[in-house]
This record gives sequence, C-alpha cells and structure tokens, in this order.
Amino acid sequence: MLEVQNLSMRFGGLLAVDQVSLDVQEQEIVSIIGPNGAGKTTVFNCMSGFYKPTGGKIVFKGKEIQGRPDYKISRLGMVRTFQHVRLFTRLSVVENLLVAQHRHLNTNMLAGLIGTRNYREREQRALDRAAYWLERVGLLELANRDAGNLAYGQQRRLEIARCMVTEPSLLMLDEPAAGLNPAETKELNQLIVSLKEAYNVSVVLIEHDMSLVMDISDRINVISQGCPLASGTPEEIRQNDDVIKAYLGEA
Ligand SMILES: Nc1ncnc2c1ncn2[C@@H]1O[C@H](COP(=O)(O)OP(=O)(O)OP(=O)(O)O)[C@@H](O)[C@H]1O
Repeated sequence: MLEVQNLSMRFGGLLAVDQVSLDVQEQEIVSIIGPNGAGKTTVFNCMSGFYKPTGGKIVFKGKEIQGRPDYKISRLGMVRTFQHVRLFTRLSVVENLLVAQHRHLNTNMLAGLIGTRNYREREQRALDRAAYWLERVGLLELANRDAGNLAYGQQRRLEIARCMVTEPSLLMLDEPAAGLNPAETKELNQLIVSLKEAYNVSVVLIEHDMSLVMDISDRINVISQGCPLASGTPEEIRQNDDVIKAYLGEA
C-alpha cells in the first residue's frame, strides 16, 4: 500500500536522507530504526507531507503523494503521531478527538451553524467514534479532563486514539514508547498489534526501544547517517553485522 522509492532530503549542505527506500504492505508493522540523527523523523516528515522531499517518490495506494500537504495525505488514510506529544492541552480529552475528526472531514461550517440533520448525524457518529476509541485505549473515564492534565503515558495513548478516530489505513508512530514505563510499554505493544489484527491498519514505527521493535515488527529498515543500512525480518536484523557495528559505534 505504501512504497517509498529513493527518498532524499537535503537541508542546505546536509543530506539528511539519502536514497532511502521502503515499502509497507496491508496489515504489516514495519519499523524504521537507526542511531540518533540517522534521518528517521525526516523520512516521516517527508512521508506525511511536512517536508517536500528533494528527491524520490512516495506512492500511497497507487497515488504519488510526495510534496502534497499533510492534510491531503491524512485524508487519503495515512496519519501520524509526533515524537513530542502534540495535543490541544486546554481542550478536554474527548474534544481532542472531535477536533481531529472535524479537521479530517473538512466539516462545513455553515451546515454546523444551521444544524442540518446531516450535520447532526455526523456529529453523533464522531462522538460515538470518540467514545469507542477512548474506551479502547482506557481513557473513557477521563473524557472530560483537560488533555494537558493527563499523565504522559495517557497522553501518548490519546494521540493514538486521535489518529484512529479518523479511520486510517496506515498509522505512523514516531517513538511511541519514549518516556513510558515497562508496564505502559507492554500495553502499547498489545495496542499496536491489535490495531493491525483487529482493525486492518498497517503501522510504520520509529522506535528506540529494541525489545518492542523486535517483538512486534514484521520487517525492519535500518538507516544510518541518512543512508539505508539493512532491511529484513527482526531475526535477520538482529544478526546483521553492519547493524551491530552501527549500534556499537553509537554506544
Ligand atoms: N528542518 C531541519 N533543518 C535542518 N536540519 C534538519 C532538519 N530536520 C532534521 N535535520 C537534520 O537532519 C538529520 C536527521 O535528523 P532526524 O531528526 O531525521 O533524525 P532521527 O533519526 O529521527 O534522530 P532521533 O533518533 O534522534 O530522533 C540531523 O542531522 C538533523 O539535525
């Protein structure tokens, strides 16, 4: 469903991403790993429309999307979370999920003001979806709390719910386990696997927690200093000498 071909991104004199290719099939969890500064988030930013890549192609569901704005890419069904949580901290938990759906559906303001039947039905569906996903990520009881008052692990789960209410086919998670304790990481592991198995979602994951990556990935792509270093199953990556060297070099 997604094919990234020879993606490159240059910032002035720095070639942050150099000819990176990867693909994601339906219902697959594909991870991107690599030492700090390898270019992982830059790949994400290109894929999700935050940066216009300086080279290469990104094909999602048969359409070339490189350089398209982020809101158009998310309407095609490819949504992301961020390395640093980006919620509306002064809105309630449930409002965060409603705003996400409004932005996604491009709701007609006038229909909202007049309160047409169609609009009311859509609002009800949005509320139902929000309640469903809050329950799913264990936040229903906190629906009316300000998002900014949630514990960090809860905010990260809310971010995933905020993506899921838009019913994506591909979810991109940027370091979802960062800052989580072991119990929360285990819950996250189960949640991500269930997204794939129960909701037919494909996942692209950037993550430094190797036990999580090795446990849930179908395939892993390793990049180092912007360049592709290796790709394969968790077992192949675990035994790859270049990968071991890149990581030992970092330590
Ligand atoms: N907007 C930007 N302008 C200039 N340089 C940038 C920009 N974004 C990223 N870079 C540079 O590109 C390189 C890759 O950064 P990137 O954040 O993609 O790495 P990463 O693999 O995600 O790192 P980490 O694991 O630490 O998050 C770094 O040298 C970074 O400083």
